[in-house]
Amino acid sequence: MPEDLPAAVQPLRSLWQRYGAYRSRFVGAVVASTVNKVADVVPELLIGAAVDVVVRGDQSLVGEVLGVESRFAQLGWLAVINAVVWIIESLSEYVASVLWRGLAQGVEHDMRVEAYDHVQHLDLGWHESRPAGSTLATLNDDVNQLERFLDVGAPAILQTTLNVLLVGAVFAAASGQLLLFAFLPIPVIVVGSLVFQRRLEPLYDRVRVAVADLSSTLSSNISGIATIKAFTAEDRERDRVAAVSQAYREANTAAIRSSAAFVPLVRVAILTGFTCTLLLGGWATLRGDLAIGLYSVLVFMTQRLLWPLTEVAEVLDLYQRGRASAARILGLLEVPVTVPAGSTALERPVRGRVELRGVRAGYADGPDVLHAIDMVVPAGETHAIVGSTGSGKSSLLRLVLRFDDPRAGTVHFDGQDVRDLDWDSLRGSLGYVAQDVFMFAGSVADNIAYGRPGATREEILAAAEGAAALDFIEAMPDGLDSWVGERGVTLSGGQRQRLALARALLRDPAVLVLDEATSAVDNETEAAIQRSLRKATARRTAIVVAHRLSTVRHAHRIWVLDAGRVVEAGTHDQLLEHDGAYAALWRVQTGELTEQPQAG
Ligand SMILES: Nc1ncnc2c1ncn2[C@@H]1O[C@H](COP(=O)(O)OP(=O)(O)OP(=O)(O)O)[C@@H](O)[C@H]1O
Repeated sequence: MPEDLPAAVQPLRSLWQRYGAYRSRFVGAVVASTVNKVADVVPELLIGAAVDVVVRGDQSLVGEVLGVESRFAQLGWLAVINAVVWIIESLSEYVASVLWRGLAQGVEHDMRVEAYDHVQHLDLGWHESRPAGSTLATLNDDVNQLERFLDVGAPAILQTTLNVLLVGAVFAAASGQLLLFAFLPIPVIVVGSLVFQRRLEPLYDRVRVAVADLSSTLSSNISGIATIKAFTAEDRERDRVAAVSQAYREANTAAIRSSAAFVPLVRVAILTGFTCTLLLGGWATLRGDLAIGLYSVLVFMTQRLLWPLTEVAEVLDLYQRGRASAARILGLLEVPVTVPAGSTALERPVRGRVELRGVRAGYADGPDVLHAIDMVVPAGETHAIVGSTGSGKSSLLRLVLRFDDPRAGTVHFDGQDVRDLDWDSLRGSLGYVAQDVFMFAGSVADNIAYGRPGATREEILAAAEGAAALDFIEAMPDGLDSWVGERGVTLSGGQRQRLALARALLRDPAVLVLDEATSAVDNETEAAIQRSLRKATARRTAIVVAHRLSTVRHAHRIWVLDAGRVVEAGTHDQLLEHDGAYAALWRVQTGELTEQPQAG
């Protein structure tokens, strides 16, 4: 089927084009393997030559070529040649394996880093639309699989091909009829391989889907271990993992069963070829049409030619998996970056004016979650965004950070459309604290300095103080050098938030973007943070999402969102006077409007 050809050929061809730097190493590896294979075949010829010496004496081929009469001397020469060939064979094998392995490791490394780098530039929406386990499976398993193919599969394909060619040449020189019989099995094996390859392809696709499923389930369960324990869901989760693992096992078993069925077929073909050489060659020798030495060479050669073909199934397996893996990695590399950086650099110093004009936004194919948003945050002012849960506050912040682009309208930063700005100008000017803050495994200092790796200890301490984090950091056993576990598990929610705030402040950004940055701290700590923040935001813009209205009552302007629309905007006093949604919310939070007395 010609239309199948490009898909079958493309991934490896693309690899060849993409990794041009490795071509000379590839050629070197092919040359070393070729030398090795030739040297590998020579001892068999030497066996024939030795038999020839013993049988024909001074008329032997060796005697004639070397001009040596004594059989003892002739055998001595053969031994010397054998030793030299052995040295060449050993050396070339060493060089070939070093080159193939180096090539495989090099491509593996480059590909993994390139794929990872591409993935981290893909927009958040892409990451949110697929399970992290599936991306991980490509970055890990597929890259490893490709390495195995380059390390083991590719040299095996080359060696089998060389084998066929070299042995074919010896047979062709000896007898056309024997060539025909010994090679008879090869087309059967090749056609069989192609048929099997077709059958295996969908089976390997199933294996892949199953393995991605398995790693997604495992990684999501390990992340959610506390929830599993809290809900005593261990047994249920074990069964779920067992089911996914079973699906993987079944997919693998189906693939292995098919590929293993290939070996008996190859064996029958080999038996036919070997029997033909043994019988027909023997009869020809008895009739005197074939030299005894040559007959013994051919019998050995048939073995050498045909037995490696039993591994064709395994090599095919590697090839098939390697090709599929290459296709997936290349597919990942081809996913377009839908939120690409612009090229305009902001004029310095950055002022920090943010403006949204007629913005409409939503996620993937879902409905709009923000409608006709017009909002101006002048440089240096603190603006708050409030509203009920799900009203679109975080979505709005995502647009300012340009995690997503709006469906309509524009977001401007210092008068420039954010789509035109380079990342350094835009995100480099923003200090962001997300709703669910993320800590990396490392020290407290590393985590605070994440956005400014070169910061001094004094600067880190100052930022920690600004986030009211100094007290608890100093109370930790190693202070700034205390270890923060993966995802910050060794810290309380409020501590994590304060470190995240310190991290944002250390960047000294023109605009602070805080998404419920103090929701997890107690009132007293919050008051301390507010005092620090008031200092920190005196000379910069701040956009603050908050549920606790007391934290934003001093904002220059408060925007009230409801179902993705701005329904009110003004200062705290103006909004209270207006007596709308904000005033109602305020009354609830300050206890002025308690429908029922609190129990207990
Ligand atoms: N990554 C996402 N993919 C799809 N839909 C999303 C995504 N994030 C948010 N939404 C949807 O967008 C709407 C607004 O969500 P958003 O997180 O902006 O609200 P919010 O006002 O910040 O809520 P909260 O106060 O609970 O944090 C919701 O309906 C939500 O389901």
